[in-house]
Amino acid sequence: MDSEKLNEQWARVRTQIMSYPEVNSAEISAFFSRLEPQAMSDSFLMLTAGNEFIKTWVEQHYLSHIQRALLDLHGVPFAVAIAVDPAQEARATGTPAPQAATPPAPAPAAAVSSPAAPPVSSAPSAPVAAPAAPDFTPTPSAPTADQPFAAPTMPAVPENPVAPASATPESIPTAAAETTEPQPDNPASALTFSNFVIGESNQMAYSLANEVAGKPGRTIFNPLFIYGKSGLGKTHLMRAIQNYIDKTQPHLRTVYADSADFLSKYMEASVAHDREKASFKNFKHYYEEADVLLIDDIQYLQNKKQCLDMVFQLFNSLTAQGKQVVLSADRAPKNIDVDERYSSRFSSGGIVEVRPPDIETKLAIVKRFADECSRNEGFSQCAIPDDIQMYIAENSSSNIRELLSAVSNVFYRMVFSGQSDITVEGARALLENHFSGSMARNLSVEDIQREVESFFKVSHADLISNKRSRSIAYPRQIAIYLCRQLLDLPYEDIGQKFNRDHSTAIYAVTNIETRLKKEREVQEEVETLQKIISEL
Ligand SMILES: Nc1ncnc2c1ncn2[C@@H]1O[C@H](COP(=O)(O)OP(=O)(O)OP(=O)(O)O)[C@@H](O)[C@H]1O
Repeated sequence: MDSEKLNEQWARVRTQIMSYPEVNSAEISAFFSRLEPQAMSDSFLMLTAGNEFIKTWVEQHYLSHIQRALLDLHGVPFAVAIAVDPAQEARATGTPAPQAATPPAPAPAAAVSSPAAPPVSSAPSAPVAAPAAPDFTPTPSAPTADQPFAAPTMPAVPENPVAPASATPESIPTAAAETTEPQPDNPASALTFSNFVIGESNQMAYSLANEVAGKPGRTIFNPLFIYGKSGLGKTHLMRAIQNYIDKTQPHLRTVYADSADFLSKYMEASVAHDREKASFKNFKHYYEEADVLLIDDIQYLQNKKQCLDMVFQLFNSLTAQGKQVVLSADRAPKNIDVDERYSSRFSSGGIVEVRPPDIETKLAIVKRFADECSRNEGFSQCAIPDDIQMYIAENSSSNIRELLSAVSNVFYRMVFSGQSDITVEGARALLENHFSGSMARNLSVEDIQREVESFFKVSHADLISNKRSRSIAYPRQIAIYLCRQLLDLPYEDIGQKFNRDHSTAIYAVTNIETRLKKEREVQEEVETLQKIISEL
């Protein structure tokens, strides 16, 4: 079959897959554009992917759809093979094919998936460290969010910053091609794609972040909205996007802002406005001049109407100019308590969830971090034994911060006590009060409701009733808040357990979050209940 015919056939397959209601068209656009058809016969289709990650991902998520589409179109079952061809990536990006830094291309020893037999090596489920590749010379990064008024030191922005002559879409290396070279004075520079461990739970987020970093402002993922619970790696991915762009496209100005920091700078500028008229203008100007604006933890700005209006203005103005915006939050846009106009605009590009990691991913992160500790601290003889690594992975909650600090605790105990032969029992004793996740393992909504009812002396019937008196509504909101914090449950499910819809559950959580910041009594009650529940 000649290549024109082959491409035509492949386009038909893609269109057919798009017609299936369960598929995600954004995923198909992102991943299938990185596949090339190589050969096709009456019952066989051979594809190549530019790298192992794309191959694995497609095998894992869409191989059966490709087979189904072929069957629907041709009426016979097809065998489908995907091989890795790094030259393809090089052609697409205009870079030389990777040499030393990427593993040599496995000769097309592709996993052939026939309809009768499942793929031989299809989709290893083990988490993978992100592929690494050519070295980049670190370049000075754009001003930091700590110094938003340092406008005079801004790097010059070319006339057409999004598609400069020197960095056409074709000439930009993919974000997968990267090494870690943290700058010592900037810990955020250590958060890169190459030290992000990819597993089932974050694969999609990694991939979209990667896509955006390679072609900022020039994908359908604008804005890119990354959401997920605390400590799952959202900031890591945002910083990875920024670091990657700073290194590969230094003429683009990237600005990262944590929402809390953004709010405090906004307030400072508002206060200073009376004295110095330019303060507000300078504040806005700093963000307006970004080619890539990344705002982290946007849920923090709910109920901060004026500041949120400012974000929205920036958002509109930047995206209208084809500049990239990346947002993150601990919940999906529809669950953020903001004007619907805002949440629907935030949802207008790519939305991707980072889910809690499975045990394999946790173990891979533990291993990577344990190795880093030994290497970076110069204690190469101090290796955390495998059984302790597994103990940590099994017992930590989904929050990766908890997992990393458990590794640090064990590591420094080994270093300072000279005990390089620490046992699992020793680690267990050391980490006795460390893991919050252990409390959530066997916990149910009913447990939380029961403890809240007994604490506030409210009956179960009242807790789940429509009654709105303060003595009942407040305990109900606390119970909903605790369910969200302690169990990985969607708002919808929590709402149902209280005879409420998901928006009431969101409102309850938001309200308690706001009160927790200001009211000591609420903090004490929540802390006491958390302690009671942790001892169940
Ligand atoms: N997949 C991963 N691979 C390696 N490290 C990770 C991964 N995910 C998270 N981490 C590390 O876990 C820590 C917490 O991650 P991060 O700050 O990105 O979480 P977050 O989702 O932004 O949390 P929050 O919502 O509380 O801000 C960081 O040190 C980060 O580098």
